[in-house]
Amino acid sequence: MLISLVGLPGSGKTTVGRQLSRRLSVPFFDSDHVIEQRLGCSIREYFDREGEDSFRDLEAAVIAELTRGEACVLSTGGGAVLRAANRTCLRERSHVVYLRSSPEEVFRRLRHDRNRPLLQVADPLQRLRDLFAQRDPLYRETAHYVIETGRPSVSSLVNMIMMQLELAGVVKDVLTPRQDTRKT
Ligand SMILES: Nc1ncnc2c1ncn2[C@@H]1O[C@H](COP(=O)(O)OP(=O)(O)OP(=O)(O)O)[C@@H](O)[C@H]1O
Ligand SMILES: O=C(O)C1=C[C@@H](O)[C@@H](O)[C@H](O)C1
Ligand SMILES: [Mg+2]
Repeated sequence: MLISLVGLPGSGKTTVGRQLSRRLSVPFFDSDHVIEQRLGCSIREYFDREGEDSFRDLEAAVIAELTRGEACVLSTGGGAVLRAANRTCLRERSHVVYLRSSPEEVFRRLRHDRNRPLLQVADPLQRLRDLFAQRDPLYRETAHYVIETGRPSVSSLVNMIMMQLELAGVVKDVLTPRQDTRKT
């Protein structure tokens, strides 16, 4: 069982993905982190030095590799869906969850962040609105499930994803023994 998470930068893919992997007892991978480990530098530095195209090549190779492997939760970079090959690969080889956040919500979370290269611009909120307009259709096209991230906490989002996966028959017995009083 391979679960991947897609969504805007700051939608919670890494945070939610890590907790989800614990709930499912499977390894967690974040394509951004795998790329940074291989490069030995931050994505931001690499972007500045080599440009976005070169980064996207690396990202596509890492996604192809990770989706060929064992069961895991895979959090993807916010721009992974830009390439058709990544969209196909993710959709065919994994159960894809779109963490759908509004640009305003992401802006509130990330306004002090300096590590997301695409947001280091004069008007990051406008940039997020542009990214959303361009990418929301691509995230939807890639995803099997759409989870709105508006109000819920990270653990509520994990519960919502687990319920969706159970409804779809991907996982069984989502309720923990303590919660599932029917069995006691
Ligand atoms: N549901 C949530 N409620 C409150 N804060 C959240 C929620 N989800 C994520 N966050 C916070 O928002 C910030 C961004 O989250 P995270 O790094 O997981 O996003 P991401 O989707 O992995 O971003 P990127 O695509 O840039 O890697 C973190 O500080 C995280 O703690
Ligand atoms: O939204 C994007 O295009 C990106 C998001 C990050 O996760 C990184 O993958 C990188 O900074 C590019
Ligand atoms: Mg992340």
